[in-house]
Parts: sequence; C-alpha cells; structure tokens
Amino acid sequence: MASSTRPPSESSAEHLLGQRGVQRIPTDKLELFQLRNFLSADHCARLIDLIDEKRRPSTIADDNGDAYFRTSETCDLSPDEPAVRQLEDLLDTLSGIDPAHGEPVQGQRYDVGQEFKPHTDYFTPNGPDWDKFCSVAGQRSWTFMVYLNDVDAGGGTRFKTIRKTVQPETGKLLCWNNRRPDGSPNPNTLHHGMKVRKGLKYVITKWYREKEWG
Ligand SMILES: O=C(O)CCC(=O)C(=O)O
Ligand SMILES: [Fe+2]
Repeated sequence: MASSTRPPSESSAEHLLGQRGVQRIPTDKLELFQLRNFLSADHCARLIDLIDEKRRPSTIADDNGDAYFRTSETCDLSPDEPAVRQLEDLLDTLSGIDPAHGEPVQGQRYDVGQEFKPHTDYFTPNGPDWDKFCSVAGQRSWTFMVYLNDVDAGGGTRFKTIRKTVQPETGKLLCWNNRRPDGSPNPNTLHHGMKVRKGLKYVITKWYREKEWG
C-alpha cells in the first residue's frame, strides 16, 4: 500500500523499510523490525533519569493471577518533558502513525531477577478487560519499544514461535505489528521480557491503537 493511502492508524513494512537503518527480522510469521542507534546514548540517559524519578510496581491487563508475571517497575512518561517530546516526535516519524493514535509512552525498569513473562500486547477480544481498555481506542495495532541501556547479563526479548531473542543494546528499537494481514490478533507476536541476570534493564514502550486515544 502506498504511504499516501495508508490509514492514519497504520504503519507498514513498506513504510518502515523506507526509513534509514531499519531491518526486518526474517520470518513470515509476523512483521518484526529492528533499528540500531535509534536514540543517542545521551537521549537514553535522560529517559533513564525520568524513569528512575517516576517508577512504581508494574500492573498488567487481563490479569491471570500470577503475581510474578510482570515484576518490573513502570511509569507513564509525560510529553511535557523535552526528552519525551523528542522521543515521541522520532517515533511518530519512524512509525508514520498519526500521533493521535498513540498511548502515552511507558518507561520500565527491571532489576536482577525481574521479567515480563511470555505475553502478547494485544487485548483478548471480548476478554475480561476488553471493554475497560478498548471500548474507546480499539485494539493495540503496533508496538514500538526501545532499549535504553546495555544489560550486563540476561534481559533479552524472546519471540518463542520464531526462536528469536533480541538483546538489549543502548538506543536499539524493536517494533512489530500485533495483527495478521487480515487484521486479527497475531499469536506469533508472543514475547518474553526475560529475567535480568546482572545489572539493570531500562526500556520504553509505545503502543499505537486502531482508533484515536481518548
Ligand atoms: O522488556 C522487554 O523485553 C519486553 C517488554 C514488553 O514486552 C512490554 O512492555 O510489553
Ligand atoms: Fe510486551
């Protein structure tokens, strides 16, 4: 689809591969891309400082009762902060998605032993949290995440169905389409923020929605 006809809520393989340095992870099971050095080390350091100021224990939607499912600490990052505004602008340009479809950026920090167990970022259609989280903005369409530091050991992001683990690296971006070409949720996007073994891990996550964020 030509970018001029792409809906405002969508990115696409064609658009992303037109951006300098973007690489597609070879698989036909999902649309998954990485971009090294998306953010400078200095920009990452400023975002890490903001996460350290604001972090609190993470929560999850579609809670499955496992208290150890997502053990990291999380916070929303306000675009009133210049480092966040700059990040949002870079993400909107890279993704090609209308900013109105973006959730607020989230920051996450994992200490040794913390993880985010295998999950998908889309909401289960008509699941327990569907109405609460999706009635206005609809499904999560694309996920963009950025590693803000090199982790001493562990902390990779594992996509089990394609047997691919992406290693954290300062400023490296990872993004994927949460749906199949027909628009249905893609279970092959299952991913695991693996346990940090040594050091700390900081990431930011930006989710886009099919409809405008309320
Ligand atoms: O930390 C990671 O590697 C994955 C994070 C993640 O999956 C999420 O925040 O939804
Ligand atoms: Fe995730």
